[in-house]
Amino acid sequence: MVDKAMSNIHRTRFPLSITKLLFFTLMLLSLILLFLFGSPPSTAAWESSVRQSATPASSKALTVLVTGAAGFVGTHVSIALKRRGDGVVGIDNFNSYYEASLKRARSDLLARHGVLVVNGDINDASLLNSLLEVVKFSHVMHLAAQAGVRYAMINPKSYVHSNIAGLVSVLEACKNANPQPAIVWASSSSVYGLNSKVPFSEKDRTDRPASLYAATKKAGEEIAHSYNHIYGLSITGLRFFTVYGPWGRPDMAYFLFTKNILKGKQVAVFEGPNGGSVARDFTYIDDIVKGCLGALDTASKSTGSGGKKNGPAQLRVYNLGNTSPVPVSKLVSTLEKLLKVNAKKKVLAMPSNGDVILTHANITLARNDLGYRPTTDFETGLSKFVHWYTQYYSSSASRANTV
Ligand SMILES: O=C(O)[C@H]1O[C@H](OP(=O)(O)OP(=O)(O)OC[C@H]2O[C@@H](n3ccc(=O)[nH]c3=O)[C@H](O)[C@@H]2O)[C@H](O)[C@@H](O)[C@H]1O
Repeated sequence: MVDKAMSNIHRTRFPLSITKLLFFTLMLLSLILLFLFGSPPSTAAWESSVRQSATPASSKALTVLVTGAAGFVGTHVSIALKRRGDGVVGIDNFNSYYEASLKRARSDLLARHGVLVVNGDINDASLLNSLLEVVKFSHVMHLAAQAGVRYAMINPKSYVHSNIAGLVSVLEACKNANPQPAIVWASSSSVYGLNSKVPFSEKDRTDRPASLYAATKKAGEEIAHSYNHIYGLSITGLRFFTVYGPWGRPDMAYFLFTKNILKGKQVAVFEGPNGGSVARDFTYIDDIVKGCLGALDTASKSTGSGGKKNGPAQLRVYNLGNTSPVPVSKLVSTLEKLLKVNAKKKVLAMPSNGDVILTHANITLARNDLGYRPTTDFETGLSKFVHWYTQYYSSSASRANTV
């Protein structure tokens, strides 16, 4: 009986100890794997990678925090700064307004250039404060925004979140920093709204926005005024005119048309009243980058400290355009020529969803103060975009399916 009982015990205990052994082995393995690949970086490691990315090549170089660094303009500006020896740290929330894979690819490109992009939102005050504590940034290039004129009717709150609350969050962090950085930020040609006097000059009216997007950018300019007035922040707003080029934004017409023409899909070409053309002062990304660097290089220091103003500070706003508007019909015919494919065009009356008929920049002020001189004509710029587009989307079949 005892023997039988013992053998029963052995029969039941043996599988139990195997299970326990397996369980503990798996636990140990998971811990090792977590330690090797999945452990969150320690604060010290994070700070050290931020500092490394922010280290300039010389003591005279700038140290710039770029918001929206994985965005179109943010990527190009960050690379240009890094290339000339400035220290650069990026921040981006990698939101899903358009394909996140493109933002990841831009971020990988930045990493190859030695620029760290912190994954975070500009509305995260404690993250911004930490970044400004870890590094004494000389400048903040604020490019994070909810872009797109027509999408504002679909998701209006995202514009308030990024372009108003987000801007205030950045300015709050900068106002509290010691020393306060100088700020250069992206406004928009859309602030001219219903202004019909061309070319658009910085002196023209900007109190009749045609879209919520434009209204949030105009509000941003007024918010900038108040932070400059109260806290002594040096602030420069740049009114970008329909920026295009490699690594661009898939929601924009030149990008969307390229995709649709190649796929044999219809493109909607908007026209103005009485069949008139709709035109944009399309501006090539490399020219915009030069304007951004010019604005950073000529920005005066902020005057405040400890959240208090110690004297008047610089407050500027500039048009960054190309000065030669191109009709949307010309955009389509140029793409047809470059892609060697006829577009399936559908001409539609411009919907009343925030669009304006014409944009045209007067750039005298930017030329005089920033040395801004755009040099890329539309066909050259568009052919560079098409070259990039075909390379980028042919390098991976899976990418093509996600466009
Ligand atoms: O300068 C700016 O501040 C803004 O520039 C850009 O806005 P827009 O100039 O409106 O560019 P984009 O959408 O490419 O439309 C281009 C043209 O194609 C026409 N258009 C558009 C779509 C379409 O299906 N058909 C069409 O004819 C359309 O009517 C327009 O005439 C940025 O997106 C915006 O974030 C902001 O930065």
